[in-house]
Amino acid sequence: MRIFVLTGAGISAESGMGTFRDSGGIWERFDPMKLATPEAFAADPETVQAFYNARRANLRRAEPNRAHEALAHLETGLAAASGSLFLCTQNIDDLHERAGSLHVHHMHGELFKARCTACGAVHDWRDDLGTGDNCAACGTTGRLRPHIVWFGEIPFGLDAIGEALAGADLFVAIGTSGSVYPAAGLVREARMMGLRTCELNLEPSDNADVFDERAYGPASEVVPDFVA
Ligand SMILES: CC(C)NC(=O)[C@H](Cc1c[nH]c2ccccc12)NC(=O)[C@H](CCCC/N=C(/NCCC(=O)O)S[C@H]1O[C@H](COP(=O)(O)OP(=O)(O)OC[C@H]2O[C@@H](n3cnc4c(N)ncnc43)[C@H](O)[C@@H]2O)[C@@H](O)[C@H]1O)NC(=O)OCc1ccccc1
Repeated sequence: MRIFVLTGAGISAESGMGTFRDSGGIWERFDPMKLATPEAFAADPETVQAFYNARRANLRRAEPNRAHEALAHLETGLAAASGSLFLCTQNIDDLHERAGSLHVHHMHGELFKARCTACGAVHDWRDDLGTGDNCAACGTTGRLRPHIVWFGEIPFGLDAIGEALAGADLFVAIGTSGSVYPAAGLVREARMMGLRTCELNLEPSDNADVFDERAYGPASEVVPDFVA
Protein backbone atom coordinates (compact mmCIF):
# COMPACT_ATOMS: atom_id res chain seq x y z
CA MET A 1 0.00 0.00 0.00
CA ARG A 2 1.35 3.44 -0.98
CA ILE A 3 -0.20 6.22 1.11
CA PHE A 4 -0.05 10.01 0.66
CA VAL A 5 -0.79 11.86 3.91
CA LEU A 6 -1.42 15.63 4.05
CA THR A 7 -1.39 17.15 7.54
CA GLY A 8 -2.43 20.58 8.80
CA ALA A 9 -2.47 22.57 12.03
CA GLY A 10 -5.10 20.29 13.59
CA ILE A 11 -2.58 17.45 14.06
CA SER A 12 -0.43 19.74 16.24
CA ALA A 13 -3.32 21.39 18.13
CA GLU A 14 -3.10 18.96 21.06
CA SER A 15 0.65 19.74 21.27
CA GLY A 16 -0.15 23.38 22.00
CA MET A 17 0.53 24.69 18.50
CA GLY A 18 -2.48 26.93 17.74
CA THR A 19 -4.57 26.36 14.62
CA PHE A 20 -5.35 29.21 12.22
CA ARG A 21 -9.07 29.40 11.59
CA ASP A 22 -10.67 27.82 14.67
CA SER A 23 -12.15 30.17 17.30
CA GLY A 24 -9.20 31.89 18.99
CA GLY A 25 -7.06 30.74 16.05
CA ILE A 26 -3.87 32.54 14.91
CA TRP A 27 -5.51 34.31 11.94
CA GLU A 28 -8.35 35.40 14.23
CA ARG A 29 -5.87 37.19 16.50
CA PHE A 30 -3.34 38.32 13.88
CA ASP A 31 -3.83 39.66 10.34
CA PRO A 32 -2.10 37.24 7.91
CA MET A 33 -1.77 40.01 5.33
CA LYS A 34 0.25 42.06 7.82
CA LEU A 35 2.42 39.15 9.01
CA ALA A 36 2.57 36.29 6.46
CA THR A 37 3.22 38.01 3.09
CA PRO A 38 6.49 39.13 1.46
CA GLU A 39 5.03 42.63 1.25
CA ALA A 40 4.47 42.73 5.02
CA PHE A 41 8.08 41.61 5.61
CA ALA A 42 9.43 44.28 3.26
CA ALA A 43 7.30 46.97 4.95
CA ASP A 44 7.90 46.00 8.61
CA PRO A 45 10.49 43.21 9.12
CA GLU A 46 10.75 43.75 12.90
CA THR A 47 7.05 43.04 13.47
CA VAL A 48 7.11 39.96 11.22
CA GLN A 49 10.26 38.64 12.90
CA ALA A 50 8.70 39.18 16.36
CA PHE A 51 5.60 37.19 15.28
CA TYR A 52 7.69 34.22 14.17
CA ASN A 53 10.06 34.51 17.14
CA ALA A 54 7.04 34.08 19.45
CA ARG A 55 5.89 31.00 17.48
CA ARG A 56 9.45 29.63 17.51
CA ALA A 57 9.58 30.01 21.32
CA ASN A 58 6.21 28.21 21.59
CA LEU A 59 7.51 25.38 19.40
CA ARG A 60 10.61 24.93 21.58
CA ARG A 61 8.19 24.15 24.46
CA ALA A 62 5.91 21.82 22.43
CA GLU A 63 6.06 18.00 22.28
CA PRO A 64 4.70 15.63 19.60
CA ASN A 65 1.42 13.80 20.39
CA ARG A 66 0.02 10.31 19.71
CA ALA A 67 -1.12 11.34 16.20
CA HIS A 68 2.43 12.31 15.18
CA GLU A 69 3.76 9.08 16.75
CA ALA A 70 1.17 6.95 14.91
CA LEU A 71 2.28 8.37 11.53
CA ALA A 72 5.92 7.61 12.38
CA HIS A 73 4.91 4.00 13.08
CA LEU A 74 2.89 3.90 9.84
CA GLU A 75 5.99 4.98 7.88
CA THR A 76 8.03 2.12 9.36
CA GLY A 77 5.22 -0.42 8.99
CA LEU A 78 4.55 0.38 5.33
CA ALA A 79 8.28 0.28 4.49
CA ALA A 80 8.52 -3.17 6.10
CA ALA A 81 5.59 -4.31 3.96
CA SER A 82 7.24 -2.92 0.76
CA GLY A 83 4.71 -0.11 0.77
CA SER A 84 5.46 3.61 1.21
CA LEU A 85 4.28 6.74 3.03
CA PHE A 86 4.66 10.25 1.56
CA LEU A 87 4.11 12.61 4.50
CA CYS A 88 3.36 16.12 3.23
CA THR A 89 2.68 18.77 5.86
CA GLN A 90 1.44 22.35 5.72
CA ASN A 91 2.82 22.76 9.25
CA ILE A 92 6.03 24.67 9.88
CA ASP A 93 6.66 22.84 13.20
CA ASP A 94 9.10 19.91 13.54
CA LEU A 95 6.79 17.66 15.58
CA HIS A 96 6.59 14.96 12.86
CA GLU A 97 10.38 14.66 12.88
CA ARG A 98 10.52 14.72 16.69
CA ALA A 99 7.95 11.88 16.74
CA GLY A 100 10.30 9.80 14.57
CA SER A 101 9.08 10.41 11.00
CA LEU A 102 12.13 10.09 8.71
CA HIS A 103 10.74 11.72 5.56
CA VAL A 104 8.61 14.86 5.96
CA HIS A 105 7.85 17.23 3.08
CA HIS A 106 7.25 20.75 4.47
CA MET A 107 5.36 22.40 1.60
CA HIS A 108 5.01 25.67 3.58
CA GLY A 109 8.49 25.71 5.07
CA GLU A 110 9.97 25.28 8.56
CA LEU A 111 10.01 27.56 11.62
CA PHE A 112 13.46 26.29 12.78
CA LYS A 113 15.08 27.43 9.50
CA ALA A 114 16.14 30.85 8.17
CA ARG A 115 16.92 31.78 4.57
CA CYS A 116 19.29 34.45 3.28
CA THR A 117 17.58 36.65 0.70
CA ALA A 118 21.02 37.70 -0.62
CA CYS A 119 22.54 34.25 -1.40
CA GLY A 120 19.63 31.85 -0.82
CA ALA A 121 21.45 29.81 1.83
CA VAL A 122 19.15 28.02 4.33
CA HIS A 123 20.31 27.76 7.95
CA ASP A 124 19.02 25.86 10.99
CA TRP A 125 17.70 28.58 13.35
CA ARG A 126 16.13 27.70 16.70
CA ASP A 127 16.43 31.05 18.48
CA ASP A 128 15.10 34.54 17.81
CA LEU A 129 15.82 35.89 14.33
CA GLY A 130 16.43 39.62 13.92
CA THR A 131 17.30 42.22 11.31
CA GLY A 132 20.81 42.40 12.84
CA ASP A 133 21.71 38.74 12.22
CA ASN A 134 24.06 37.86 9.42
CA CYS A 135 24.33 34.99 6.97
CA ALA A 136 27.14 32.53 7.80
CA ALA A 137 27.39 31.64 4.09
CA CYS A 138 27.77 35.07 2.41
CA GLY A 139 28.38 37.27 5.48
CA THR A 140 25.56 39.67 4.57
CA THR A 141 23.77 41.26 7.56
CA GLY A 142 20.02 41.84 7.85
CA ARG A 143 18.93 39.70 4.90
CA LEU A 144 17.76 36.62 6.82
CA ARG A 145 14.03 35.78 6.75
CA PRO A 146 12.00 32.85 8.13
CA HIS A 147 12.25 29.90 5.66
CA ILE A 148 8.47 29.84 5.38
CA VAL A 149 6.04 30.07 2.42
CA TRP A 150 3.95 33.20 2.80
CA PHE A 151 0.69 34.03 1.01
CA GLY A 152 1.40 34.77 -2.65
CA GLU A 153 4.56 32.65 -2.60
CA ILE A 154 4.85 29.28 -4.36
CA PRO A 155 4.87 26.30 -2.00
CA PHE A 156 8.01 24.11 -1.86
CA GLY A 157 8.38 20.97 -3.94
CA LEU A 158 5.10 20.98 -5.89
CA ASP A 159 6.69 18.62 -8.44
CA ALA A 160 7.65 16.06 -5.79
CA ILE A 161 4.12 16.34 -4.37
CA GLY A 162 2.61 15.71 -7.83
CA GLU A 163 4.84 12.68 -8.43
CA ALA A 164 4.08 11.19 -5.00
CA LEU A 165 0.33 11.68 -5.52
CA ALA A 166 0.52 9.96 -8.94
CA GLY A 167 2.29 7.00 -7.33
CA ALA A 168 -0.10 6.53 -4.38
CA ASP A 169 -3.18 4.34 -3.78
CA LEU A 170 -4.70 6.26 -0.85
CA PHE A 171 -4.88 10.00 0.04
CA VAL A 172 -5.45 10.91 3.70
CA ALA A 173 -5.95 14.50 4.95
CA ILE A 174 -5.45 15.02 8.71
CA GLY A 175 -6.26 18.15 10.73
CA THR A 176 -6.71 20.61 7.88
CA SER A 177 -9.63 22.92 7.05
CA GLY A 178 -9.03 22.67 3.31
CA SER A 179 -9.13 26.45 2.93
CA VAL A 180 -5.68 27.30 1.60
CA TYR A 181 -4.54 26.49 -1.96
CA PRO A 182 -2.85 24.72 -3.63
CA ALA A 183 -2.83 22.30 -0.61
CA ALA A 184 -6.65 22.32 -0.43
CA GLY A 185 -6.85 21.24 -4.07
CA LEU A 186 -4.83 18.04 -3.60
CA VAL A 187 -7.85 15.90 -2.65
CA ARG A 188 -9.52 16.68 -5.98
CA GLU A 189 -6.29 15.89 -7.85
CA ALA A 190 -6.12 12.60 -5.89
CA ARG A 191 -9.66 11.68 -6.91
CA MET A 192 -8.94 12.50 -10.54
CA MET A 193 -5.96 10.12 -10.31
CA GLY A 194 -8.25 7.38 -8.96
CA LEU A 195 -6.94 7.35 -5.38
CA ARG A 196 -9.26 6.48 -2.48
CA THR A 197 -9.58 9.53 -0.22
CA CYS A 198 -10.06 9.77 3.55
CA GLU A 199 -10.47 12.74 5.91
CA LEU A 200 -9.46 12.55 9.61
CA ASN A 201 -10.42 15.78 11.39
CA LEU A 202 -12.10 17.21 14.48
CA GLU A 203 -15.07 18.26 12.29
CA PRO A 204 -15.99 18.29 8.57
CA SER A 205 -13.55 20.47 6.59
CA ASP A 206 -14.46 22.79 3.71
CA ASN A 207 -13.86 19.78 1.35
CA ALA A 208 -15.55 17.06 3.46
CA ASP A 209 -17.97 16.08 0.68
CA VAL A 210 -15.10 15.34 -1.70
CA PHE A 211 -13.76 12.49 0.46
CA ASP A 212 -14.80 8.82 0.09
CA GLU A 213 -14.39 8.18 3.84
CA ARG A 214 -14.34 10.39 6.93
CA ALA A 215 -13.63 9.94 10.62
CA TYR A 216 -14.07 12.75 13.11
CA GLY A 217 -12.51 13.36 16.51
CA PRO A 218 -9.27 14.59 18.08
CA ALA A 219 -6.24 13.59 15.96
CA SER A 220 -4.62 11.91 18.99
CA GLU A 221 -7.54 9.41 18.90
CA VAL A 222 -8.61 9.07 15.25
CA VAL A 223 -5.09 8.80 13.76
CA PRO A 224 -3.87 5.89 16.00
CA ASP A 225 -7.23 4.13 15.34
CA PHE A 226 -6.77 4.65 11.58
CA VAL A 227 -3.18 3.34 11.65
CA ALA A 228 -3.97 0.34 13.88
C1 LIG B 1 -6.80 32.07 2.34
C2 LIG B 1 -6.80 31.38 0.98
C3 LIG B 1 -8.06 31.60 0.24
N1 LIG B 1 -5.64 31.91 0.20
C4 LIG B 1 -4.93 31.05 -0.54
O1 LIG B 1 -5.19 29.87 -0.67
C5 LIG B 1 -3.74 31.69 -1.18
C6 LIG B 1 -4.14 32.37 -2.50
C7 LIG B 1 -4.69 31.43 -3.48
C8 LIG B 1 -3.97 30.65 -4.30
N2 LIG B 1 -4.82 29.90 -5.05
C9 LIG B 1 -6.08 30.19 -4.73
C10 LIG B 1 -7.29 29.66 -5.21
C11 LIG B 1 -8.45 30.14 -4.69
C12 LIG B 1 -8.39 31.16 -3.70
C13 LIG B 1 -7.17 31.66 -3.21
C14 LIG B 1 -6.03 31.16 -3.73
N3 LIG B 1 -2.68 30.69 -1.39
C15 LIG B 1 -1.39 31.14 -1.44
O2 LIG B 1 -1.06 32.31 -1.35
C16 LIG B 1 -0.32 30.06 -1.64
C17 LIG B 1 0.57 29.94 -0.38
C18 LIG B 1 -0.22 29.49 0.79
C19 LIG B 1 0.71 29.21 1.99
C20 LIG B 1 0.62 30.29 3.03
N4 LIG B 1 1.33 29.87 4.25
C21 LIG B 1 0.76 29.22 5.26
N5 LIG B 1 1.47 28.85 6.37
C22 LIG B 1 2.85 29.31 6.53
C23 LIG B 1 2.84 30.63 7.22
C24 LIG B 1 2.60 30.51 8.70
O3 LIG B 1 2.33 29.40 9.20
O4 LIG B 1 2.71 31.57 9.33
S1 LIG B 1 -0.91 28.76 5.13
C25 LIG B 1 -1.41 28.12 6.70
O5 LIG B 1 -2.82 28.05 6.68
C26 LIG B 1 -3.17 26.85 6.02
C27 LIG B 1 -4.45 26.24 6.48
O6 LIG B 1 -4.40 25.92 7.76
P1 LIG B 1 -4.75 24.44 8.32
O7 LIG B 1 -3.45 23.78 8.51
O8 LIG B 1 -5.79 23.74 7.54
O9 LIG B 1 -5.32 24.94 9.71
P2 LIG B 1 -6.77 25.58 10.01
O10 LIG B 1 -6.64 26.29 11.28
O11 LIG B 1 -7.32 26.32 8.83
O12 LIG B 1 -7.66 24.28 10.20
C28 LIG B 1 -7.35 23.40 11.27
C29 LIG B 1 -8.26 22.17 11.10
O13 LIG B 1 -7.91 21.23 12.10
C30 LIG B 1 -9.07 20.81 12.78
N6 LIG B 1 -8.69 20.52 14.18
C31 LIG B 1 -8.54 21.40 15.20
N7 LIG B 1 -8.14 20.74 16.33
C32 LIG B 1 -8.01 19.41 15.97
C33 LIG B 1 -7.62 18.24 16.65
N8 LIG B 1 -7.28 18.25 17.95
N9 LIG B 1 -7.60 17.07 15.97
C34 LIG B 1 -7.96 17.02 14.64
N10 LIG B 1 -8.32 18.12 13.92
C35 LIG B 1 -8.34 19.29 14.58
C36 LIG B 1 -10.10 21.93 12.65
O14 LIG B 1 -11.40 21.41 12.69
C37 LIG B 1 -9.75 22.51 11.26
O15 LIG B 1 -10.48 21.85 10.23
C38 LIG B 1 -2.05 25.90 6.18
O16 LIG B 1 -1.61 25.67 4.87
C39 LIG B 1 -1.03 26.69 6.96
O17 LIG B 1 0.25 26.37 6.53
N11 LIG B 1 0.57 30.43 -2.70
C40 LIG B 1 0.13 30.51 -3.97
O18 LIG B 1 -1.02 30.29 -4.27
O19 LIG B 1 1.13 30.81 -4.87
C41 LIG B 1 0.71 30.86 -6.26
C42 LIG B 1 0.87 29.47 -6.84
C43 LIG B 1 0.12 28.36 -6.46
C44 LIG B 1 0.32 27.12 -7.08
C45 LIG B 1 1.22 26.93 -8.01
C46 LIG B 1 1.99 28.04 -8.36
C47 LIG B 1 1.79 29.32 -7.77
